[in-house]
Amino acid sequence: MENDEILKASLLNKKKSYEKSNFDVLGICCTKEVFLIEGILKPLEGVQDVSVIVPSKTVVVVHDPLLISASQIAAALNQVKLEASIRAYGEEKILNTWPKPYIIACGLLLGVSLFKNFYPPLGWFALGAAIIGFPPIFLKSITSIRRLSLDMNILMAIAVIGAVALGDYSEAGTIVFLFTTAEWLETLARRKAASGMTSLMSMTPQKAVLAETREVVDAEKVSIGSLIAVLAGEIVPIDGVVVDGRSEVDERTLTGESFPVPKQPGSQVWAGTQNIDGYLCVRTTAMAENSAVARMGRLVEEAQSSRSHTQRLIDTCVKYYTPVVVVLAAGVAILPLIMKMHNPKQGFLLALVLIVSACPCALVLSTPIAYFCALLKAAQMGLLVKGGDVLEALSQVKAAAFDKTGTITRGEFTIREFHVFNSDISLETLLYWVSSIESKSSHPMASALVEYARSNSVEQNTHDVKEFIIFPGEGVFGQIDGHDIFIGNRRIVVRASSQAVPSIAKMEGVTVGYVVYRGELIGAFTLSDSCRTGTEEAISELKSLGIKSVMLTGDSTSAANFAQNQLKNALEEIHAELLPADKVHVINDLKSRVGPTMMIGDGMNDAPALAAADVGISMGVSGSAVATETSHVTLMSNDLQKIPQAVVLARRTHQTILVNIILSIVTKSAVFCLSFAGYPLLWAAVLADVGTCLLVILHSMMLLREEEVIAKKIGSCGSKKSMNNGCCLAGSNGSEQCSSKPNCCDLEAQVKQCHSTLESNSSSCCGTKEEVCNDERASLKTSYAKAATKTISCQSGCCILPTKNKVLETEGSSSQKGCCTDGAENTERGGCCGKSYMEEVARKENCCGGCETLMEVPEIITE
Ligand SMILES: Nc1ncnc2c1ncn2[C@@H]1O[C@H](COP(=O)(O)OP(=O)(O)OP(=O)(O)O)[C@@H](O)[C@H]1O
Ligand SMILES: [Mg+2]
Ligand SMILES: [Zn+2]
Repeated sequence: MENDEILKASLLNKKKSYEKSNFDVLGICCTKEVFLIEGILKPLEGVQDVSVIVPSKTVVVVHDPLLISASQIAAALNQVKLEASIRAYGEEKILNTWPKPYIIACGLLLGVSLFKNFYPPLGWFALGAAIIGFPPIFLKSITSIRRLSLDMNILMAIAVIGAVALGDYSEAGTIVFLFTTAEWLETLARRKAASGMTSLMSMTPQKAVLAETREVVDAEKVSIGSLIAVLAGEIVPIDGVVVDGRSEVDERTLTGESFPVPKQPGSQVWAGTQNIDGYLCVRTTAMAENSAVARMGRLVEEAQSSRSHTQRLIDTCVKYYTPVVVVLAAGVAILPLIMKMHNPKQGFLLALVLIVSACPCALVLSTPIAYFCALLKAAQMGLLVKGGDVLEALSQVKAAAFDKTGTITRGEFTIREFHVFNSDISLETLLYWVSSIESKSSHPMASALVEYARSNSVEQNTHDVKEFIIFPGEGVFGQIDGHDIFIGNRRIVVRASSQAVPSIAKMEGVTVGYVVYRGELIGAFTLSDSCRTGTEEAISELKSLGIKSVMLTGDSTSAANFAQNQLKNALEEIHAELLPADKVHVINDLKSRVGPTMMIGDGMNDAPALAAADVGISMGVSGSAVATETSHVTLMSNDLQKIPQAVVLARRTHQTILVNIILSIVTKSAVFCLSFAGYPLLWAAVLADVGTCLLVILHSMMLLREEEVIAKKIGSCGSKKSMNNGCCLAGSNGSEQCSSKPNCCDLEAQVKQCHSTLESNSSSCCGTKEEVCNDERASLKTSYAKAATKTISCQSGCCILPTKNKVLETEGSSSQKGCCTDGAENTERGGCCGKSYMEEVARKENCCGGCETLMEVPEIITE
């Protein structure tokens, strides 16, 4: 009904508006059907775009609902027996997991026929089995013949008819049974693989609430810059920036790490993440369809439907290959007849085996299904990977080039000193000039300068800046109140004045900035930045994977060395004072010297290098838009340890594909050899064919559950990751420092710190590691106890997290039950509200209206 209204509304609003509908199409089996479905739907009036996702048996159609409705599209697909049904977007369809009745009947009849040795007439039951299961195969093959394409259904139909013609009924029955059963199993397996995808797509709500009017509207129709309200417990529908309210948000869906991230005005929030405990008013920064999570879903989808290079090759081969096989088989069947050989039946059987073995479905599936699973896995880990080819490149990488500011370091500068050299200019004036000009720059240093001015009670005024120029790798120029000011590094001093750059008695290892006015150096400042936690670990993990890490920075050599010292000299090479173009040179040099190279960066000045590298990785959360656009991979959390994990995943994917291909070729050849050796076993050929398909799918799905392996490969604390983030459950405000994990084990210390100081000062909050590794359990418990005590905002740490937290479950430690007393599992929100609370309350409001109950929690956990 609601849909009708929307339809009417859109009817009134726009003449031509396209809609996207998803269909579950059970009849999809090989990539073959992609052409079939495209052939059916593309010519229909009102259909704008069709994409077919083979692994999940999904078809996505962009169509004009006024010209053709979703049900008409489904009907068109069903005409050719593709078993299509409309899927309400995002809704996971509960599919019947039982085999179709005809499969069961077929199996039963076949079973009975096995007793023909005792009572020969029972042999007819096999024919019955073949007949009962044959119609679906037959109908589908008719459809393909009509479309002049040969596919596996046709091959199977020929095999069945052939077997019946030879009077070999049990063979015919076996083929039908094996084929239909395998198809059913395959559907189950694909469904399983795709369910992760569905949850990725279904995370974002379809509706948004406008903050001003409280009107509920379609998320898709909300324009950029609108104010939307997100209540506690709700999922953020669209990417945006918080303008009002404070809350903690669970970003697990995007970053793969479940811990609440505090949000306040100015913080970025993403669609698909869950607002845990407060009200947020958000100004949208993207259309719903372009939100990060939607893009991520699209990428996984596209990885599926866009055919990679090898795949296209296979597809074109298949076009010629199948007819050739049929002709060849016909030859094999007819030749003995012509030559009047004594056993023409043998030749006929050989021909059938040839036909079945020729089906390339496993081979065709081997690559895309592995990419699909790997990309899905990557998305779950918080890595936005733009396609299967990127994974392939990533698996080959031998060198990693890291940008410094904003990548290795946090990019959150603090001004240490600020000196004015000209006594005619007051500190206030200079700060006013500098901060006004810098307010136009997006460089991390710029915001530090603006902040510093503000802390000295100087407010910048962007409008007074008449001219503004960025000198990449040097700094900026601005004209304010008629004064020409240059701000930047040594290079800018050289550019702007004839004065020699003075050597300032400076603090060691920090960056120095200069201010030049009328060719005169009038000010200088020093700033410092600290390394992200986890960088050192990430680099040593890369090293253990055989990857060489280097630093590329536009900053001074001393600042580069300072960072290198903080990293305990983990980097093998340092290149400093680089202009953007120099970074490209270094990348090209690395490529020729070391091998395939990846570049990790965040800034505008990194974009050319990101594009030049074999794999460009951008820091998604803090990075500039240009960097995100040009990169091949985006890190949704600023967690560099995701990089070695990504490499491991890519390498595993590569292996998986290799094994898939070998598997599909070897089984076929085995059957071939067997039949030429005089054992043309038709059932074995069918089993090899459908069985391999199934194996390829199941094998690829192993990629989805690689978590433990990756964690182990990466170091003893890997699996604890999501836990140490627990540190900030404790409600510090500055978030990121605390949440980034390297100290994977130092839970207790972190929690304590955060509690006592309630301050996000990273270094104090997330100290060093080690000790707690010894007693993980204890620390888990402690952290939950702490989380719970903090929890007056109840559910935040305490409830949502533990239930969904895999780590906890596998660890077998207290998990939600410990945390949330009773019956947690039953409620949607996770444990904490348990049975005793009304469901509405649990869902809508703070799950624990009665937080008091929660206060008992610590006792329970420390049991
Ligand atoms: N807006 C700015 N204000 C002041 N100085 C700037 C500004 N932009 C750039 N600079 C100066 O130019 C130098 C080079 O900048 P660039 O953006 O190329 O590299 P970076 O961000 O410092 O380092 P990295 O390449 O590691 O990210 C900076 O170190 C800084 O000294
Ligand atoms: Mg940078
Ligand atoms: Zn096949």
